[in-house]
Amino acid sequence: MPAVRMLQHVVGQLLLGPACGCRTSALPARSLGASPWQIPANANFHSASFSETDRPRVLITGGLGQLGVGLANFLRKRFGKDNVILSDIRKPPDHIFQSGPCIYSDILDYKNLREIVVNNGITWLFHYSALLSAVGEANVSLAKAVNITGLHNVLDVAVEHGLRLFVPSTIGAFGPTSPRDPTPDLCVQRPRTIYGVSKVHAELMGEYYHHRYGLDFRCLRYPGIISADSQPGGGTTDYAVQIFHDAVKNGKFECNLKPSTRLPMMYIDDCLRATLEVMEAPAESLSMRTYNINAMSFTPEELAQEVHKHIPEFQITYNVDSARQAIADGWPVSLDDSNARKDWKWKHDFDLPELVTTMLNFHGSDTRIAQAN
Ligand SMILES: NC(=O)C1=CN([C@@H]2O[C@H](COP(=O)(O)OP(=O)(O)OC[C@H]3O[C@@H](n4cnc5c(N)ncnc54)[C@H](O)[C@@H]3O)[C@@H](O)[C@H]2O)C=CC1
Ligand SMILES: CC(=O)[C@H](N)C(=O)O
Repeated sequence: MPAVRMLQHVVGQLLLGPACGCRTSALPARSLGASPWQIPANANFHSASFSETDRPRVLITGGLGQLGVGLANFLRKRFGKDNVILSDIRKPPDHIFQSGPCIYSDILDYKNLREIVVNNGITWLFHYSALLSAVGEANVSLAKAVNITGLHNVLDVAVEHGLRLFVPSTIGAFGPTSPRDPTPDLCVQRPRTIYGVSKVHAELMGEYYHHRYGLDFRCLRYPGIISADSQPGGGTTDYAVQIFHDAVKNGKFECNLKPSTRLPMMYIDDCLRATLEVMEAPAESLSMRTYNINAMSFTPEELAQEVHKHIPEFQITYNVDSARQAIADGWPVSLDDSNARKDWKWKHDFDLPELVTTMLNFHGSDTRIAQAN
């Protein structure tokens, strides 16, 4: 037996003990080969290793996309500015660079990722790097690399260093053969995009690492997220963000989905709060590791009608993108999130009217409801 494999075998055997019960705490081969000295004695359940009063040291991957900067701001209010590190392969604009720690990290570079975790004493990792549904279909090989190989790196680093790991999944993890209205947590998942396939893979790998190695993996299936101060990164639900920019700037919007396409959506404040709530939930309250979360569902037509109440001259036209429409047609209409509501008391705050008022206020529109309403 070659020396490295023999070492892995010996360390693996040492870690397999009767106290482990049905869990096996031997770590993945890469972890053992890389740093056997860092394997905690209580590798069964890593999250138990820091007390409730400790502030986590947080790393966000892919943090310069639509959601990451908002997440960093939110977590910094809770845990302190210097305890939350944003990372991405992109160069941050000045105001983000000035607002707190922000570093380069390519999730495809395993050693770089490990170095960041070690050097900064990271305890929680939010893994946001991904190629979304529409851009993923346009570049399948890059989506495979970032969404699958990158995830493997993150999982291995997380288990090796006992991190609590959050990976967002999506409504895109379901497909045309899933029940669509509402879509339960556990049902057929046969998505037809590389994005969806990679997210089902992430859900299953995270849950597997949880059961096999005790990784404290937590995952939410996000609806389409609507944010005011950040641009979406190439998804099918992007229209529901762009409509506000165009309504305020030009008074009109050309939508790339059909008027009747109903999809689950959520305002970013609800999304970020749900993310922190599930990360802070006591492990014993979680009956599962991947939860649906739901807020509202609407069609482009209904969204336009709501915008119209604030901007009476607003006009919407349709120029359907067949690739995006095909993706949307296979996605849920709404998610059944009763498990999240029961286990960790999830509750959304924003429905369609509050969403539209908030978005238009942010964009500086005069949001007086039209007299005619
Ligand atoms: N925005 C939404 O509506 C939804 C988002 N999600 C999930 O939430 C997460 C964040 O989403 P967004 O911020 O919208 O995505 P985004 O597409 O706006 O940002 C993704 C970021 O990943 C970075 N990235 C790409 N390759 C990388 C690499 N090799 N190493 C490190 N970073 C890399 C990109 O530079 C980008 O800043 C994703 O995992 C996405 O699947 C899930 C459902 C809905
Ligand atoms: C719902 C998502 O995951 C994302 N916004 C996309 O449309 O790809």
